[in-house]
Amino acid sequence: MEDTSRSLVGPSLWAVFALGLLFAFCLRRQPRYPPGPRGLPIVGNVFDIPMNVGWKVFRDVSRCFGSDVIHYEALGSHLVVVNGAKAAKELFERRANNYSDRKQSIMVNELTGWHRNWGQLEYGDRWRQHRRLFHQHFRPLAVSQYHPRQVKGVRVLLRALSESPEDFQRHIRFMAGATIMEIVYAYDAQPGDPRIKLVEDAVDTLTFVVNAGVYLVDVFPILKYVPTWFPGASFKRQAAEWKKLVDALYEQPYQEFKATVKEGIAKPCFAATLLSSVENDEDIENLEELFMGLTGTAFVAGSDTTIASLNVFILAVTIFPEAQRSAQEEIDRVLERKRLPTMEDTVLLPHVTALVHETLRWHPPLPLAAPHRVIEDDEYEGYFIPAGTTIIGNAWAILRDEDVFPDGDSFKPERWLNEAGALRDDLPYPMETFGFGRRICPGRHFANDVLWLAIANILTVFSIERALGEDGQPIVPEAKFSPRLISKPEPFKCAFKHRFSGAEDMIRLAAIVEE
Ligand code: HEM
Repeated sequence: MEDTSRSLVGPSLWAVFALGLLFAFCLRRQPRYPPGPRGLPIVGNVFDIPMNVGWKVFRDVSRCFGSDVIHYEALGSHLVVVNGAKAAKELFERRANNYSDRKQSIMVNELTGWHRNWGQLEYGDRWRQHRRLFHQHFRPLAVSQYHPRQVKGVRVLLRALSESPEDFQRHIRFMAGATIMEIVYAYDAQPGDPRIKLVEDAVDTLTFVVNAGVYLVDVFPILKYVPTWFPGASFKRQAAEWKKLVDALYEQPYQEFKATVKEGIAKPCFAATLLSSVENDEDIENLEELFMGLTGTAFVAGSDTTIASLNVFILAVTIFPEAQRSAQEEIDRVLERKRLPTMEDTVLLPHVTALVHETLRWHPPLPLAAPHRVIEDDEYEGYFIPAGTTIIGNAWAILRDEDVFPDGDSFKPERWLNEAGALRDDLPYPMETFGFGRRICPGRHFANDVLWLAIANILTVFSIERALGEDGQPIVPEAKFSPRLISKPEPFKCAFKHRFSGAEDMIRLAAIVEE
């Protein structure tokens, strides 16, 4: 009898205890986080955090709660999304010491070998050392040394567009890759170059691994010790495959360049300047990791983003063809159809600059920039932001703020110009496209120049028009973009038409001069 009652009381006591725990969990005093969706018990907002087109979802949630700063919590991890310029300035710039770190991922950095991507480094001395050296070679005064190579890339692009315009996406990809490879390693790449293919394949692994979301090994780090043959360890086998590519990306072009130094035939480039700053071979060995990180990361960070931006420009003017007209009139007035533009013409061609600004605003290639990590507990406008929070600046939402950019969904380069046709000085450059605070893209001056040159040169000789469908009617492409990290236009069709009778000759001659 006694025994039975004990066995009955036992489970019910446990039930009361469990209920009490759940009750206490629900009633626990939550710090006052920024507003956000309510979430479920225990798992929190796991199902609320968007996997696709996050920039739009976050903007809508932020409007719904009437707050530029919104908060999510999933399985104990915090995410804060900043959707307004004022809050972004306050947190990422004024409190930069606390908002410039990056979260470390075992899958990305350790297992797949992306630790050499210095853009992923923790905020600290190693990151500072990389950033300082990189900045020396890509700051505004330094990038002018790259203009001749950028011009060459663009002139070769014009010829390719003239010969096979339907392949414009492939030509842009080659131009962006070849330009960076020549600046960094003095490569003179040709279309189909296996060295470019190698680095592109490696860069794809980063896009894949980041897009895949959270790997279990990042939640339970102990899993990194699981042997590759173990059932369920496919992530380790995949990571090992990818690592071979990633290692090759960083090591192969760098070692090939170093060999040219030994032979005494090295040409000037970023790698050459880095190596020449070191006194002897022993120092070079010690600095090898640093140099490989700096050179390889230039390609990783700079190619896909530039490719995406140029495709955004072409898509935008195909949808809004009128947007190119005033820039073309200006180009014709200044250059009289006698020559192609160079960087020296920027002051004379503000309509082209307005097109570059509008391209960067209309669809940033990284609409959510890159996530930062908060180092210490903080408070913003009475809301608690805990240490370790992942914090995202929603560049896309900031650049569609209707108060600053009315009718933001439309592509309107004229919004950047005043009545006299000069650039407005009350509308700042769309900096958010390049990220935030101390982590802001150090390649932005280089990227801006290549975009300017490409857009100015293309519009001098081509009109970008809508392709005709089988029924002979113009096809209006949709403004559709890939939904994750690097967001590029989905494949679309357009037509490149020579603008005047001498355009083809001008293109051919310019390409010959550059070769
Ligand atoms: C249109 C072209 C480009 C866009 C839109 C772009 C955008 C960005 C963004 C959003 C970030 C993250 C900033 C943050 O964390 O807040 C970034 C970082 C970075 N970008 Fe770019 N980028 C472009 C071109 C380039 C080029 C051409 C290079 C190199 C030559 C480059 C090198 C880097 C590096 C090294 C970082 C990491 C910086 C750090 O963590 O301190 N980018 N970029």
